[in-house]
Amino acid sequence: MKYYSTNRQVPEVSYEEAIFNGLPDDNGLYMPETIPTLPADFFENIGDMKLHDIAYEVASRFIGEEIPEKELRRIVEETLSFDLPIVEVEKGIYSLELYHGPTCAFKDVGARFLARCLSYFSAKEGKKSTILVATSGDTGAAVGSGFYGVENIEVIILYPKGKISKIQEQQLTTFGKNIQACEVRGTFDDCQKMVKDAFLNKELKEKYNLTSANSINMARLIPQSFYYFWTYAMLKDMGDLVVSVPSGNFGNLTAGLLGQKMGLPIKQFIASTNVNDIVPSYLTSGQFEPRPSTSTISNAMDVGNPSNFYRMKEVFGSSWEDMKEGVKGYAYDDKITAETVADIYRKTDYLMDPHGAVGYLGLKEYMKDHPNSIGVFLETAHPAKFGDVVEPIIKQEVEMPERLAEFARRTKVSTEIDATQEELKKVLETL
Ligand SMILES: Cc1ncc(COP(=O)(O)O)c(C=O)c1O
Ligand SMILES: N[C@@H](CCOP(=O)(O)O)C(=O)O
Repeated sequence: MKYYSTNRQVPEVSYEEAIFNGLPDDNGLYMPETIPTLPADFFENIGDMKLHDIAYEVASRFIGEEIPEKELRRIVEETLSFDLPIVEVEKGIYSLELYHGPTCAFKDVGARFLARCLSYFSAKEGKKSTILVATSGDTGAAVGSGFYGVENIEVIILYPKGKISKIQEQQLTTFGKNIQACEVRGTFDDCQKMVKDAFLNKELKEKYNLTSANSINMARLIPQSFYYFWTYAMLKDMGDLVVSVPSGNFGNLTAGLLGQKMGLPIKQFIASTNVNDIVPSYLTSGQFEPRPSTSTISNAMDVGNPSNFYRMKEVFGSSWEDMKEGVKGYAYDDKITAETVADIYRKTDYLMDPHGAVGYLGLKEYMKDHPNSIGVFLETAHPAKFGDVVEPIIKQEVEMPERLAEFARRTKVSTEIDATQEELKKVLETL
């Protein structure tokens, strides 16, 4: 499979080149030259298939011969070494819990797959790389965990100072070894811009062999589609599936749309956001207007310039009319998000994190007019990651999984920097 840039100013590249480049030199985003489709009998039999086999079938269509079957099966199995439970919260409303991995957020799936693909190619060719990653809270930890101790790879995590939860900060800043954290005086969008600017600086890119572990990297996106197939496999006999994705940078939703293009029968996707509603506004107005982000209690979705928007545009052939049919968008403020966490916990005993609650709200809104659908919202992080927000809402302590508590006991190490290329260069020089 070849990958092209959405800006179409650079030649197509292989999967290996796409994942090492991260970002094409023309500042576009890589997309597969064609979105592969899966045959009808795959969907007929999917209910009897194992998660690893489903994931392998999907991944192999994007990667082709570049990773041999045996290796790709190993990568998929190691990536998905934890459960993806689907829990009925109310009649016909399901939560797809994506937080059972090592860092308690859905990012574990993408980060573990990317780490293993890069390691496969690095080991073959002895390549050294530096991973630059911008995070609004969860990606950083998942990438740190995925690459911890991996030979030939250095990781630099950029996160916005004072804008992530306490336990998220503990996770990012306490790995040590080949994982370094930088606390940036700015927003997530500033961090993302620093990463993108570094990629566009040829000298820096070549000197440090920079690559990206954000969802701008195709190897993050492909595995994020696995769990949409899994959801269909589990619920396919129940009715028309609608899926609500709590969104910020829109990598997760784009992965779902890729799955749908491959033939996955999901009837409707819903983009649910906090007040950083750049995409829901676009769906209403046809104008894409990035703006500085606002801090919210669903902090990992505080994104003012969602990078995967341009991939979504490609999926819909740049047609606003088609995108607003294919994706319904809703946005919610912190007040209703907090009330929903409390209300659903009181009524059903199910505790959502603030991101999942935004997803739940979008799903319920859509289902008012489509009551016979089967609704799924993505529960993208464990509520204990946002204990500082969730505990006052439910007036109760949230039990912390041991793998999170372990991070809480460690000592934070980070370098505080301004949101400039000069500061980032100084950090790179220490490698
Ligand atoms: C918990 C959580 N939910 C939702 C999102 C939004 O996902 P995406 O950026 O893929 O839209 C993020 C961050 O990416 C997150 O960490
Ligand atoms: N919400 C993310 C932001 C980065 O997203 P990515 O999926 O584009 O890497 C985070 O938690 O860091």
